[in-house]
Amino acid sequence: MEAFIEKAKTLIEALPYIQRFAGKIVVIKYGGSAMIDEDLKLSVIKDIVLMKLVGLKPIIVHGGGKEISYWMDRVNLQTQFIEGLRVTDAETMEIAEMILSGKVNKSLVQLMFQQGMKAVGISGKDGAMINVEKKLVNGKDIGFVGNIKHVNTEVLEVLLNSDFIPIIAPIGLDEKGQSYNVNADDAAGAIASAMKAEKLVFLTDVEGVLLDPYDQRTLITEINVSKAEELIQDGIIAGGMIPKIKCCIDAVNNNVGQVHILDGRVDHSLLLEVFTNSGIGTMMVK
Ligand SMILES: Nc1ncnc2c1ncn2[C@@H]1O[C@H](COP(=O)(O)OP(=O)(O)O)[C@@H](O)[C@H]1O
Ligand SMILES: CC(=O)N[C@@H](CCC(=O)OP(=O)(O)O)C(=O)O
Repeated sequence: MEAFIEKAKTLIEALPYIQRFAGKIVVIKYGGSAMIDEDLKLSVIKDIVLMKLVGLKPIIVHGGGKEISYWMDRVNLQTQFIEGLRVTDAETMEIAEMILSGKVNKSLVQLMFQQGMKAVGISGKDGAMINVEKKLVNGKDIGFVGNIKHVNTEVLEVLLNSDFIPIIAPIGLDEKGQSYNVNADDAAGAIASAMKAEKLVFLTDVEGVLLDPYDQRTLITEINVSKAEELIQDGIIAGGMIPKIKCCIDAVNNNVGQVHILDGRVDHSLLLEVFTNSGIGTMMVK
């Protein structure tokens, strides 16, 4: 009986959030660093299934950086990152596409299928969704790394209107049809803005933005654009957190209702964020 009362309380607490987000688009960026094992992946997928069942329109944009590095290592290729972006020569591009559009993307589609959900796994190449140009980092060419110029939302609209959950791998095309490796945070931010998403949630392997990356007690629960830029300048926000924060800034400046960074290693962090007032992780505000 107590367990039943607890469940009822949870449902009553969730109801206003369910009503508020019904029919709204929520973009979930599922980072490779939060895909630690199959149990955790299944737990994230179940949360997204629940969101869909209560009437939200989830879109998943996934990463898989760690998996790419693992396979690079297996074929004796060197991995190099500059400002959180992978230096991508032709061979690296080939591996990145195989891992992202193949292995990672289809494993998520498969988990959705096992939960009885209709998901379609595509990359930014499909339907000419993610159009890019070469990205330069401080004027430096780092290979086939794409800077998103435009997101063509047509294919996403078709999928959402037919009740599918889109699962997107971050690969784009330039105007000549060359493939580019796109940082998954950039892809999620650009897709959320283009789709005018109500919410953009980054699932990663830290609690949120930390003032001291080695001390989990220094979580910043709310951060504005100027503070975030200051922390990047000071080197407190570093590595893979840099593209994530830059995307959060672009998203809050471009139509996205709410932007959050959450710990994807914690069971049900997504549900806690979307359907309760627990306020976990870091929220980005203008
Ligand atoms: N100030 C900071 N707060 C939290 N994490 C930070 C910070 N600065 C750097 N990081 C790093 O950013 C990482 C998250 O980025 P990344 O590894 O690219 O994750 P994902 O695969 O989810 O995109 C964290 O694991 C952490 O090591
Ligand atoms: C250009 C660039 O860096 N692309 C990323 C794409 C995958 C990604 O972003 O994965 P996570 O979200 O797991 O980090 C990469 O090659 O690692």
